[in-house]
Amino acid sequence: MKQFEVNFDGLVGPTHNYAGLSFGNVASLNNANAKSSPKQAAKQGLAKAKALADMGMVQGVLAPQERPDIAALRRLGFTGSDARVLESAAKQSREIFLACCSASSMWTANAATVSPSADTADGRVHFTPANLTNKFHRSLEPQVTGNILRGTFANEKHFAHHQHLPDNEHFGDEGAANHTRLCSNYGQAGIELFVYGRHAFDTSKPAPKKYPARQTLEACQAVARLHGLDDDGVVYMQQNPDVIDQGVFHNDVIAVGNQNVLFFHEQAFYQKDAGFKELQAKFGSEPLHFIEVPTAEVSVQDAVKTYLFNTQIITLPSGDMTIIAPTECQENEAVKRYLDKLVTLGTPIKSVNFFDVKQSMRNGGGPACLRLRVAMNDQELAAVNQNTLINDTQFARLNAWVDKHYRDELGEDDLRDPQLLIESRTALDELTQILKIGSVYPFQQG
Ligand SMILES: N=C(N)NCCC[C@H](NC(=O)CCC(=O)O)C(=O)O
Repeated sequence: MKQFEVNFDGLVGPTHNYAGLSFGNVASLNNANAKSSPKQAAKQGLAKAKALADMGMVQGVLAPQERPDIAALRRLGFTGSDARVLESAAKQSREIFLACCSASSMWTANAATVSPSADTADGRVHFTPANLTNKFHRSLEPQVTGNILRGTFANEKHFAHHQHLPDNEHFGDEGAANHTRLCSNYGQAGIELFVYGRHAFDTSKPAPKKYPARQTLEACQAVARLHGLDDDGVVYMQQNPDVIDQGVFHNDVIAVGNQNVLFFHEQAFYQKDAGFKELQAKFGSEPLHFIEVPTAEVSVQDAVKTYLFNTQIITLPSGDMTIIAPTECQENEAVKRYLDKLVTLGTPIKSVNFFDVKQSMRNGGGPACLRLRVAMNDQELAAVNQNTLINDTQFARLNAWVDKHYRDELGEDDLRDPQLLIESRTALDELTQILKIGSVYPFQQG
């Protein structure tokens, strides 16, 4: 049986904008109110996805969410026609209005936590959508995320879909952004590393002081239970609270893993020695490559600015690993110097490829934020909705779809335009037909 790691990239939605919604995410706050380009953003994302497909990787896409979220605005008491709901929300509560317009579902690393069949008790691939409770604009996502995942992985024999965890800060869950799987081969049982920012119930434990820790240990444990993971295949580590306070709002901003490699910053983890010892012991006799980047070579600040660790490490068909990095890494002297050195160190990582995903980076989303990893065997891959996989035809169709429906530029005033709502719904309705994922959006459900 063949084994794959498939990357499902989030298609950027037609309302992609910069609203400064994510306290603790430096880029989001710094770019608040800048003009965005939804068309460029969607095309940058598609170009990255296509480039990976061209490298021989299996690559998919996940549909974006319906925004502006009129249903959420109605839940909050805005009434009348859709246009009236938009207008009164924009006038009466700018913050609520902007949150309900965010295209944040593009960062599919936060869509869900995924456990491959080799790790789970019932031998199915398990998905739990992230509840994203820490940010109001992101907490609107899990229900529709679940619909999209069911439309993409629509086969009960191979795929198990759970409801997101209770919508409460005690179970704050940010999905795969705080989860990495280490394994010898994608098809063999691996070690699932869950990284949390704080303990929900035990306040005597360390926690950040300035910025929020979005993920709790209790959420990680609940996901591991739901997925039927064996204790011997799970390790929990805490993110260093000090780096959360320096803008590392998800663990994938400071660490990334692939197969037998864990690439991380010296300051990424709290009590790292004990954690790494447990990881190696559970991994078995084959040595793991712990690639630690010292602060002396790359500061936490530079890591946050360039997203050196929000890179994708992928295994090419040749067996070599390559890093998919944002161009910001090329433009920073210390980070570029480190990457030049990294490929000579004799680790499995042999090359680096740079991509321009600046539209996403300005909201704090690098290459790794834009993708959800799903390790599958060939039977499971055959059970995936094939229309969601990228090949030349689907790439051309999606690019043409973006050209047809997306605006070149978007500012805050455009978001209140009822025409944008009509354009977005028209685009998404057509997308559900291109991807054949069914009526996943509230506006399609009447
Ligand atoms: N690291 C990973 N995996 N994902 C990045 C998510 C970025 C996202 N930014 C935003 O939601 C900003 C939206 C705005 O400000 O308009 C967030 O903070 O949740």
